[in-house]
Amino acid sequence: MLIRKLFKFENAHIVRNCSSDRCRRSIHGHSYKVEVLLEAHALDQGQMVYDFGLMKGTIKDVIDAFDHAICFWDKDDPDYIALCKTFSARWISMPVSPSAEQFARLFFVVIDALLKQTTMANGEGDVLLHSVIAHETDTGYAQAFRDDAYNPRMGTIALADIVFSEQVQMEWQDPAMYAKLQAGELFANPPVELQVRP
Ligand SMILES: Nc1nc2c(c(=O)[nH]1)N=C([C@H](O)[C@H](O)COP(=O)(O)OP(=O)(O)OP(=O)(O)O)CN2
Repeated sequence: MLIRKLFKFENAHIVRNCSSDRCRRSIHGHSYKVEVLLEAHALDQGQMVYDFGLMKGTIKDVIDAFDHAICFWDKDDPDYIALCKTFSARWISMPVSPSAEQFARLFFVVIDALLKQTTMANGEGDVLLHSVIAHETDTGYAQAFRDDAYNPRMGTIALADIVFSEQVQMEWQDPAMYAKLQAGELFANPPVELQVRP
């Protein structure tokens, strides 16, 4: 079974080398919608694949990091990168260009790591990230599956190569969240007290 949670953020970028002229050499923004799809073949004690509320912790924080932020490819012109950092408190440096395709892949890699490092507390079974859909506009989206996220032919995305500005990190529920993720620390879901025994 699949479940889906929708997130939204507003973001500015340039996508270098693409065919659309407006896109490749002018800073522009999009109202992104990101769909996170989880898959499981058993249900938790609440008879859910994974409580939607649990997705409003670290997963939401990582996606919300991109809200009101500028993203740039770390291979872009150093002058442009320096200006982004100087004039925007909220920025994210990415190891890949910020196309819809790469947003979907990048979110897959980060959310996959978050889920793997989350200690389940309500009998969740085999919850796995199925795919991530990044809608750039109302009419265009990219969907990344596991094979895409870790496909080196599409560019390697390592956690350590995604850099969030200090302001972005400060606004997280836990400002040390990304450092903990990279260090392999576990994130504990809150314990659940059963009211009804099956
Ligand atoms: N495969 C992709 N194609 C394009 C991407 C992308 O990320 N992946 N990105 C862009 C631009 O960022 C552009 O702003 C969005 O393109 P487009 O859909 O053409 O935008 P419109 O606002 O013109 O959309 P309409 O709904 O068709 O009016 C370009 N391509």
